[in-house]
Amino acid sequence: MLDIQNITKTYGRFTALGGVSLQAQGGEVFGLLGPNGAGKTTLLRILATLLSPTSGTATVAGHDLTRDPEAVRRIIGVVNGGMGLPARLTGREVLRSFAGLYGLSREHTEARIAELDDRLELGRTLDTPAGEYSTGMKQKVVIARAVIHDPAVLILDEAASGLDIFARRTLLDFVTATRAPGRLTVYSTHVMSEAEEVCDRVAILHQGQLVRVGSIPAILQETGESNLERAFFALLRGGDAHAV
Ligand SMILES: Nc1ncnc2c1ncn2[C@@H]1O[C@H](COP(=O)(O)OP(=O)(O)OP(=O)(O)O)[C@@H](O)[C@H]1O
Repeated sequence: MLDIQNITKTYGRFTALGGVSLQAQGGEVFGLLGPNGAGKTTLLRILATLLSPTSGTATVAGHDLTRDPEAVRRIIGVVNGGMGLPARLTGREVLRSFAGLYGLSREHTEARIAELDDRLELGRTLDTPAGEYSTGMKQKVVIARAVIHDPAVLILDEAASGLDIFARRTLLDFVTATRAPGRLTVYSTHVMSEAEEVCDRVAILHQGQLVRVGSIPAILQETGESNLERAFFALLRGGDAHAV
């Protein structure tokens, strides 16, 4: 479903990604973990076709990122920090307009909005203008917008950031509930407990290098630690930043 081969990204003389290769399968929630500046957003922006890699290749559901970005865009949904909503549109209007861009029929659109209302508890966001939203309301509509076309690959970059415990719970439950064969969610976070709850496998990124890729139980077993945060520090202390 996702095959990343030796992706690098440099900004001038600074290397944000120093040759990252990894694979993820349909049916997985795949975590991308790392501290601030690790390169998570850079990698996800490349996967979302918003940024070109300096070198390397990647395919998403068999579509090459650089050769066929349009095909990639059709099958992905993306949530990242920089996404705004038009202040005067209600959630329902935002979702209808995105559904239109993806060519969904009116009937399909309304059914999908009802389903997402149920799953994400959109509630009054649907009929309130986005300019009046709280952070949590905004993020719910941003997530609903990203999945309105039922994408095969969902890219969530720090999607829980800034959410209160209720909205965060809704998001984590949504990620878990939408796990399905043929679907991949890439979930980036620096909050290890979130990853522990929703991710099947994780990649740990540090200073643009992959430190580890594996299932959480495998990483805990390898490091002998009781939770992912401790395992993360153990791996970094071991100077393993070039191990993968
Ligand atoms: N346009 C840019 N020009 C120069 N350097 C950049 C640019 N974008 C990102 N970087 C640098 O690349 C590195 C990786 O940034 P990135 O945003 O991918 O990290 P991150 O893992 O997502 O961190 P965070 O959790 O803080 O969002 C950082 O050191 C950042 O300063």
